[in-house]
Amino acid sequence: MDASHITSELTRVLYTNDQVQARLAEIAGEIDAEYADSDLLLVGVLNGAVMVMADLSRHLTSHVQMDWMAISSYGSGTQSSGVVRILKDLNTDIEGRHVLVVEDIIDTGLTLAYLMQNLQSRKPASLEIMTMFRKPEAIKSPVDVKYVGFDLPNEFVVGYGLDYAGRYRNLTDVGTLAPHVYS
Ligand SMILES: O=P(O)(O)OC[C@H]1O[C@H](OP(=O)(O)OP(=O)(O)O)[C@H](O)[C@@H]1O
Ligand SMILES: Nc1nc2[nH]cnc2c(=O)[nH]1
Repeated sequence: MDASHITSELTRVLYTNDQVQARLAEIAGEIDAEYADSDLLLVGVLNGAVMVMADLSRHLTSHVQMDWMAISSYGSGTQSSGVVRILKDLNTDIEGRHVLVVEDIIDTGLTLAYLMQNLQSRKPASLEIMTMFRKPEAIKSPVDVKYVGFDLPNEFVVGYGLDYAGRYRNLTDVGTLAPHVYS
């Protein structure tokens, strides 16, 4: 059984897994074309980007490498703390590499503003961002995002890697939580 049995805990499904996969296939086509002559390194931001990384990379037809960073910007609640810390750094030296950062969601843009500045200082040949979801605040952020899956309304969502207090990441659809879950 997959995780779809917990779909009843969502008030509203915003994107189904089928919609997510279809959009990822489109984006993968763009990435394949853009990086046809490059040795691309995908950098996933733990924990949320695990699902996007796994699915996006398998929609790609070109060879890619993968590495991971863990960055903390949120506690167990639903608001940004504004505090960004590296919990796990890359294993790869990215100097001279073509790097695509893979995120599940951009909300305030605080996490990526910090991360991009940090990664840029390591002198990659190119540095771009792919995010599955983007919230309205993020559009005001100075961080330039090359590939966006879907724009979301300004609501707290879970599923497809996105958690509430550590749960719901394995929900295949993405949606808003039912009120009884918060209480
Ligand atoms: O644009 P921002 O407002 O900075 O928010 C975006 C960040 O928040 C989420 O991570 P979170 O800190 O919740 O960790 P997680 O990936 O382990 O769930 C998400 O994966 C982004 O990294
Ligand atoms: N789970 C989850 N994490 C986030 N981080 C920033 N925005 C969100 C959101 O809507 N849901």
